[in-house]
Amino acid sequence: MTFLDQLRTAERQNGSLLCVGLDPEPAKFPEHLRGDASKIFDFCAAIVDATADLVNSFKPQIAYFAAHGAEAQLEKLMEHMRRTAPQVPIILDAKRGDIGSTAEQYAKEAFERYGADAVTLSPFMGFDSVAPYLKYHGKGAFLLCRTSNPGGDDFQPQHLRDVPGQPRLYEHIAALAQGPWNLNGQLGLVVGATYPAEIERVRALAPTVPLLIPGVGAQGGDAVATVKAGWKSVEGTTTAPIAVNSSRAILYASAGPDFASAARQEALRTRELLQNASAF
Ligand SMILES: O=C(O)c1cc(=O)[nH]c(=O)n1[C@@H]1O[C@H](COP(=O)(O)O)[C@@H](O)[C@H]1O
Repeated sequence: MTFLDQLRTAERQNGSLLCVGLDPEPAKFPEHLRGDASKIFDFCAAIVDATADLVNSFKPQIAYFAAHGAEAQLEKLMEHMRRTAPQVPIILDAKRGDIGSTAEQYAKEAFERYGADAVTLSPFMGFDSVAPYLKYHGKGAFLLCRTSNPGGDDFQPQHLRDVPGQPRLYEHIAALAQGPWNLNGQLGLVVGATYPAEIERVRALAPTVPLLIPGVGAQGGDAVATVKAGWKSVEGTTTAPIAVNSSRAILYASAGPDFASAARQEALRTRELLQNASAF
C-alpha cells in the first residue's frame, strides 16, 4: 500500500484528520518522568497507545530524539508503532534538504533505518535534492510550502513588493508538487494552520496532493478554518487527505500520572473539532 492509500485508509478507519506529533521533551514530561531522557520511548509509546484509534497519522520529530542521543529509542518507537498500530502511517519529521548524494543517505535513514512511511523535506535546494526520496516507491515526501511560524513570511513577498504576474514562493512550490516534481504521486505539502487563506490557495493549486498542516493547539492555528480550506469532499470522497498536526497541546495535556488519558481526551476533542468542520 502506498503512503497515500495508508493515509486515506487511516482517515476512514479512525474517522480522523488528526496527526499526533511526537515531540518528546524530557523537561516537560509528567512529574514522575521529568528530566529523564531514558524515558523518551516510554513516554511516546504511552501517547501512541492512548491515541492510535483517534488519528490518521503519527509524526515523530527527529530532533527531539537526536538532541538526547535517543536514536535507538526512536527506532524502538517506530517498531512499536508499526507493530501495535499498523493501520496508522508514520511521517518522520526530519525537514531534510541537501545535494543528491547526501539526500540518498537521508532517504536511507528515513525509510530503511527508521522504516518511516513519509518524511518532511525542505525543497530549497531543488528537485535533485528531493529525487532520492522518490526512488522509494510508495513512500511519501512532504515539501515545506507555507510554514506555520512567524518567519514563514520572510521568504514570501507578503510584506515586500509583489512582483506583478509572478507567483509567490509558496505558490511556486505548490505548483511544482502538483505537477512536474510529482513523478509517482508521492509528494505532499506542509502548510501552516496559522495561515488558512494560504491553505485555500495551496489547495486550489495542488488539488490532489496530501497536506500536512501543523499549527493547531500550541501555535493557536484555527482548526475549523484549516479544514474548511484544505479538506475538500467531492461526491463523498476527499480529493486528497489532510493530516492536521498537534503536538504539545496533546503530549502535555497533563503533568500528572494521568498524562496518557489526558492526551487521549485532548486528541478526542481535536478530532471532533476537525470532524465537525469537515462534516465527514
Ligand atoms: O514540518 C512540520 O511538521 C512543521 C512545519 C511547520 O510549518 N510548522 C511546524 O510547527 N512544524 C512542526 O509541527 C510540530 C508543531 O508542534 P506544536 O506546535 O507543539 O503542535 C513541530 O514538530 C514542528 O516542528
